[in-house]
Amino acid sequence: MVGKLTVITGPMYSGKTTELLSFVEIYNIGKKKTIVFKPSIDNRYGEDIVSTHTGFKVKAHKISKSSEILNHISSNIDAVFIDEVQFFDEELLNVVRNLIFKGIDVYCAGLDISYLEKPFKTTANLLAMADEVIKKKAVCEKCGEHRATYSFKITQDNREIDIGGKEKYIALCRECLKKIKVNKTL
Ligand SMILES: Nc1ncnc2c1ncn2[C@@H]1O[C@H](COP(=O)(O)OP(=O)(O)O)[C@@H](O)[C@H]1O
Ligand SMILES: Cc1cn([C@H]2C[C@H](O)[C@@H](COP(=O)(O)O)O2)c(=O)[nH]c1=O
Ligand SMILES: [Zn+2]
Repeated sequence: MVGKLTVITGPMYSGKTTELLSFVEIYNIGKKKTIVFKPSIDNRYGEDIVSTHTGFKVKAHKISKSSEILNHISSNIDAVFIDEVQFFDEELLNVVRNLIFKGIDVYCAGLDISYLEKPFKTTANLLAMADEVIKKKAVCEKCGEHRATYSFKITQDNREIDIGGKEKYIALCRECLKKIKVNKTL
């Protein structure tokens, strides 16, 4: 038996973590054994917790290197859930391949592109290997349409990796991003 890989991607606030945790619930209702991982760099909601922007939380293992995931996998695990995959090293692809060949279903959630509109390599690699891709959209915080595919940085900090939420990023659609870039003002 082999497992399958599902990747949930899109901009910030598009519901990636909500969708990931809804899959955790589905497996748990079916009395399947699940395990959740997050990167240690993301300390927004506490050490060992994955949380949605609405505050729904589940316990998670905090990982600083992709290969550490394998140390937590026992023979009875049915499904593995990994949030914020954009922050993991590229070895995650091999780790995930190893898991699905063992018969474990894997669900990954993460940003497709940074605020610089550059693809995150680890997410891009996982998308290439996925059996199923769920591409989410957020509500554009400029025009109010449910078509935002960009995370736009509203601070002057130009680091590509910069943990945060609404105080740093808003979701925008392409139309509104274009207007902002042309007019050079929010
Ligand atoms: N611009 C937005 N568009 C859609 N949802 C938003 C927006 N801003 C805040 N939210 C809230 O964020 C929730 C999604 O949070 P979450 O699943 O953590 O998203 P993600 O993991 O993609 O950042 C939505 O259910 C909604 O309550
Ligand atoms: C766009 C963008 C985001 N980040 C950070 C900001 C947050 O800590 C996470 C994304 O969280 P979410 O669950 O998808 O809302 O990533 C970043 O470091 N760099 C970026 O370009
Ligand atoms: Zn818009």
